Amino acid sequence: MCSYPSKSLNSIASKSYDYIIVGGGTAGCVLADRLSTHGVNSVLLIERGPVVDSWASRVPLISSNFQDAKSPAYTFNSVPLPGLGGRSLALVGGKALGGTSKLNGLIYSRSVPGEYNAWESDGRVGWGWKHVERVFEKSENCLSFGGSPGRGTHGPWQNQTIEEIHFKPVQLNVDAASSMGIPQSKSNDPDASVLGWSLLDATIDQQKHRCSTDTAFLPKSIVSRRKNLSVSTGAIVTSLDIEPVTAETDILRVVGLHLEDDSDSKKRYHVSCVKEVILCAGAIGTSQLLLLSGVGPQEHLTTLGIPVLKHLPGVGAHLQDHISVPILFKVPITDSIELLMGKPITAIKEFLKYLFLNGKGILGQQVQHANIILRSNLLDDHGQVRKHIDRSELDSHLAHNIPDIEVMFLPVNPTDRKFDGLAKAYGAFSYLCTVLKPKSFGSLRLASSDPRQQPLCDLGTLSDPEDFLPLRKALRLALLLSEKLRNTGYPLQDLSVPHDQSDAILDSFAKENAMSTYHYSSTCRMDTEDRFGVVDDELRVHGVAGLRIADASVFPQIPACHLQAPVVMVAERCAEFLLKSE
Ligand SMILES: Cc1cc2nc3c(=O)[nH]c(=O)nc-3n(C[C@H](O)[C@H](O)[C@H](O)COP(=O)(O)OP(=O)(O)OC[C@H]3O[C@@H](n4cnc5c(N)ncnc54)[C@H](O)[C@@H]3O)c2cc1C
Repeated sequence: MCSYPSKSLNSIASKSYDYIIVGGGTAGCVLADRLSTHGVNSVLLIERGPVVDSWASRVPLISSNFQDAKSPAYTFNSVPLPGLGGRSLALVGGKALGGTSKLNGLIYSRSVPGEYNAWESDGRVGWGWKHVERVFEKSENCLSFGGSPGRGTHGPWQNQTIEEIHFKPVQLNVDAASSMGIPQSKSNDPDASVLGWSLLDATIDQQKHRCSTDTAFLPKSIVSRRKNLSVSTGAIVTSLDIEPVTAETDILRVVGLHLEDDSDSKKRYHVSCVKEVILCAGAIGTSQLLLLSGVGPQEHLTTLGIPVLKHLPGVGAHLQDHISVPILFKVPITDSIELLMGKPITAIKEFLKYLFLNGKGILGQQVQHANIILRSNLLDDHGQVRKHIDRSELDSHLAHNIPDIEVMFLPVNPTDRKFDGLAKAYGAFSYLCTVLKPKSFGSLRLASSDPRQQPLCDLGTLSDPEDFLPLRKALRLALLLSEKLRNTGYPLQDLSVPHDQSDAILDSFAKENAMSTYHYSSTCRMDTEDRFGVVDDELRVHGVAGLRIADASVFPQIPACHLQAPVVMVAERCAEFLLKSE
C-alpha cells in the first residue's frame, strides 16, 4: 500500500505557490481541497503534525481518547486563572493532518440560525443564516436525515445519528428530561425549538469510521491525483514574510513564509506566495503566528523585541472557550465506558462486534450520545422548566433566543481526577454542565519569540460573574435529573457533587471543578479594526494584503455549539471568497 503523498521540505522550498494554507487541520484540509479542485491554482498546504491513518485513529471511541500516548494531541497548561482561584486548566488540540478533527468528540453541531443572524445584525455582512445554511449543507453528507430541509447529502463530510443508546443512565436521563417538559428535538434541525434534548449527530461515516476532514476532503486518492496540490507535513511555519507593497507606502503585503522541520530547527526554508496566504492554524496557532510575524498589539510585541509591522490590538485579545463543570456519580461499571478498562472480556467482545458486525457496539459510537441544550431563562431558579413559555421564546431564528447552556450526558469520567476503585469496582456517569455563551474571555500572548514555545493562554474562565447565573441553572437542572434517576431506583451514588444547591455552594463547586471544553475560539475576531477585529467580513486581515484567516479564530463570539461544523463552514466560505475574486 503506497503511503500518503506528503512532500518533503526540500521539495517545496524556494518555490512559489498561488495559495499557501498554514495548518492542515479541520479547516485547512477543507480549504486545500476546495482551492485545488479545478487545477488552475497551485496550492500548498503546510501542517506541523504527521499524517495519521492507523486503524485506531479510525475507530470512533478509541480515537477520541486524547489521553492515549498514541493520540496526535498536544497538551499544555493555561496560565493560572484568577476566576478559578489561580488554578490552571489543561488545553488540548490536534497536531496532525486533519488537526483536532482527528481526536475530537465527533459531535456535529451547527448552532441555531439565531447565532448567525446575530452576527449579521451586529454588522457581519453575508454571515446571516440565509447565507450560511447552504454552506453547511454543501460540506456534509448527512446519512441520517438526508432529504430533511437544510441537510446535505452530496458533500464529502459524513455524519449520522446513531439511534441505539448503550448506557442505561443516558436512556434514563432522556426519559427524565421528557418528563420534566423538555421534549426531544432533532439534532441540527434549524426549525427545532431552543428547548430540547437530542440524540447527537456525529462525524462517523458509513463504515462506522471517524470522518475527519483529512479523510473526507483530502484522501490519498485526491492528493495523488492533483498535480496542482502539494501537502507538506511535519513542517512548522515560524513566521510570515511581510513587506511594504512599495517603498513609498506603509501598505503591507504577505509575500511568503518561513518554515522549518518541526523536529529540527537547524535549517530554515522559505516559500513564496503569488496570490494569498490563508492561516488555518487554529485559534491558538493562528494568533501565535501573527504575533511572531509582527502583527498584533504594539506594546506586547515591543516587550518581546519583535519588530512591529502592523499594530493590530485585536490579535489574541479575545480568547474564548465554553466553560464546563462536571457533576460525577458512581454507577455500575457495566453502565459506563470504564467497563472497557475494568472488564477485559467485555472489551474483547466489543472489539469483535465492531470488527465483524459492521461497526456495531460501543466502539463505533461517540462518547457523548445525547444532551440538553436550552436557553437558561426558560428555567426557573430551581432548574425546572418555567410553566408559561411564550412560543416566540422558543424560536431558534431569533438572535436573542440563542441557547446559553448545555447539559451533556457522559457515561464516563471526563476529568483527569483519579478516584479509588473507578474502572475497577464501579464506573462513572457525569453531567457536563456547560455555559455556551460565556461573557468571560481571556487572551493569548507569546511567552517568547520562539515559535516552538507554547503561548501564554489565559482562558478567562469564570472571570465574568454573570457566567455564574446560567451555570447555576445548568447545575440545578442536572441535580434535578439525578434525583429523577434515583427515584426510579437506579443506583446513583455521589462521586463529585455539590453539597447543597445554594448559590454560594454551587459557585464554589464551579470554581473548584470547572474545566476547559477545548473549544478555543475568537482570538482573531471578524469585526472592524476599531472594535478589536482582526479580519473583515471576507476574512482578510486588516492592513495586510494577501492574508486571510479561516479557522476557529475568526468567530465574532464563540458559537453556542461544538465548533467543528462552524469551522468547516468558515473554510468553505473562505474558498468561495477567494475563487470569486479570480
Ligand atoms: C478533545 C477535544 C474534543 C472536541 N470535541 C468536539 C466535538 O465533539 N465536536 C465539535 O464540533 N468540536 C469539538 N472540539 C472542537 C473542534 O474540534 C475544534 O474547535 C476545531 O476542530 C478546530 O478547528 P481548526 O481548524 O480551527 O483548528 P485545528 O483543527 O486544531 O487545526 C489547526 C492545525 O494547524 C496546525 N498548526 C498550528 N500551528 C502551525 C504552524 N505554525 N505551522 C504549521 N501548522 C500549524 C496544527 O498542527 C493543527 O493541525 C473538540 C476539541 C478537542 C480538543
